[in-house]
Amino acid sequence: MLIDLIKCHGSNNDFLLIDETDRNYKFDDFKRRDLALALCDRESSLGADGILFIRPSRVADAQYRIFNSDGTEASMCGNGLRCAGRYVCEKLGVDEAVIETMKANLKVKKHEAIFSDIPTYQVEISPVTFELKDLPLKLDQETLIQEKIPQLSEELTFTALAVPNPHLTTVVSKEQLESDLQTELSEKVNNPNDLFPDGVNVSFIRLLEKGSIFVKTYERGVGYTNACGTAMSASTLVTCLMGENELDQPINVYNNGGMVQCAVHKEGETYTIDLIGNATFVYAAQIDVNFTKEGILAEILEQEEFNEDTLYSRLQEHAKKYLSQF
Ligand SMILES: N[C@@H](CCC[C@H](N)C(=O)O)C(=O)O
Repeated sequence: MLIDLIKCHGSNNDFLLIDETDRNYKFDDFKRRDLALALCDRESSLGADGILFIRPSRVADAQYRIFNSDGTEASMCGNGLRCAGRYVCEKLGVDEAVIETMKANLKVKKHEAIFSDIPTYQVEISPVTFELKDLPLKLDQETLIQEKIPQLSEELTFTALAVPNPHLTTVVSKEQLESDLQTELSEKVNNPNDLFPDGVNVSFIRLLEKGSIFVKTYERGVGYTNACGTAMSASTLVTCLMGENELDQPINVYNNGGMVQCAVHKEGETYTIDLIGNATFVYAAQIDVNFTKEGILAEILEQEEFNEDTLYSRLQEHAKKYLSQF
């Protein structure tokens, strides 16, 4: 079967975007899982952190679903939503759209370039909840905000939140960030364990200066990625709760793949977050996929470059230079 796809990234968190809207691919969820496992494999000719499936929606301009590279489906993906948002807006010839995700219909809109002329999109990250049952995190309390989890670490203080995919965040020092702590902790909570039955995205946050943070994330279902949009959004909110950053202000969030901006808003008791950053298209390809008993065999038939990555590398250089001060 022939499949058309776009390789894209947000902060070098990379995806294969497959539009099911106009094509009769007839994928069921087993096929979507198998495609994620096969095509995201870094040893294969494609490789990615996940697949974004664009689908028709009855309630929004389009629906999108995100499958992690291990074949599990996530409720949301912020970097992926910027790419999906750009794809849908360009396809419909509009600057704003609403995308149906697993738990909410979210606004996406074209934004002025965050750096040079890089295609930039702003997406809504919502709903946000601190209730442990929503992650889920099995502790005998309702929320966990700036508290220790002795079963996990004697030294770190955590905040747990769902945006709506689950995140465990902690503010760390440079030494803690460069240590093995994050790997040990992330592997513990993403293998069968009593605390996080569904696993969790684990972020280490470094406060750089007012208005700037660095976030490194071990993603559930993937492992370390260059960046995780929902994690950067969740982490920015945590730094606002701690009084380190201000509500309604764009905060620069540096990551191993570049930089985005996040702005946290509060209305009553409800938080929403704007995630603003690149939506870079790398290449369009047509692949020939064979579903066999032994697994999926995929071959790239055609590949056309978008040539957007040269421009994006300028943002990466800028981020690297900025980070070298800390
Ligand atoms: N990279 C994403 C999040 C992808 C889903 C995550 N691995 C999960 O399972 O929750 C992002 O940019 O938000």
